[in-house]
Amino acid sequence: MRIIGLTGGIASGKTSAAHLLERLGAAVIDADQLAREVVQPGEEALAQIVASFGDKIVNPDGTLNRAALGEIVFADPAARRTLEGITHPAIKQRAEEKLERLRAAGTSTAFYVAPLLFEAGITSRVHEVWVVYLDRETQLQRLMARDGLSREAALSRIASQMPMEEKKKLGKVVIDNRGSKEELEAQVLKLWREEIADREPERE
Ligand SMILES: CC(C)(COP(=O)(O)OP(=O)(O)OC[C@H]1O[C@@H](n2cnc3c(N)ncnc32)[C@H](O)[C@@H]1O)[C@@H](O)C(=O)NCCC(=O)NCCS
Ligand SMILES: Nc1ncnc2c1ncn2[C@@H]1O[C@H](COP(=O)(O)OP(=O)(O)OP(=O)(O)O)[C@@H](O)[C@H]1O
Repeated sequence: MRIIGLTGGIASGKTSAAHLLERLGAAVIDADQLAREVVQPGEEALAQIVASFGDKIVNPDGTLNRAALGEIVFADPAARRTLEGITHPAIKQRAEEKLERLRAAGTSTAFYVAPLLFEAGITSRVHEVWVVYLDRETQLQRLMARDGLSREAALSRIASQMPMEEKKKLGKVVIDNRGSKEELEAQVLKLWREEIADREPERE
């Protein structure tokens, strides 16, 4: 099974591109979604996070207070490494379970959508990397609009990741998401035809 890593910076448009690919019939595994699953109440990772960061990052209903934890980890690399040390192994395990199920189902191509594909050193798990790229200003605007973050909070999240200009150089394919959603859709459709559909092995 061919696994394509789909990455980019925060709010670059990975999820938007992944939804378009899913509509075209692609199998997609989203690391951010797995990251939410592994910190659900009752999960070992949540207990470890509470043990590391204290009750201030738990809501009264026992769920993770994502905003409180985000505030800590995006301002403090050491805290972020502690969190990733807890979440990344759990995310990796779930991703592998899902990939195994897709293999068993005879899937020929799967996308693994991960914001930290390069930062977490997991490019070895995929066969090729596609990068969703946009300029810093557009990235800031979209992130602030989507998450209701202040400019400084948005900048601290962006600063916690590898610069977009670097990621852009590392992608086999670069999806330029500086334009409209329609332009993104046209690029994804073209890539689907050229890189996936026309190369799909004949199903025996
Ligand atoms: C810090 C947390 C609680 C903030 O939650 P919040 O709901 O505000 O953001 P959300 O989870 O939707 O992530 C939004 C974006 O933040 C960025 N981001 C998330 N975690 C990290 C990280 N460790 N380092 C850099 N950027 C990150 C990604 O671009 C992600 O798409 C959450 O992001 C988290 O648990 N992160 C640790 C798990 C992780 O590393 N996820 C990335 C999977 S590859
Ligand atoms: N071409 C576009 N034009 C305008 N808005 C866009 C475009 N592409 C994505 N968006 C919007 O920008 C925001 C970020 O997009 P999206 O959530 O897909 O990014 P992401 O890379 O998945 O983010 P994250 O790293 O946080 O998971 C969303 O609100 C989305 O609707």
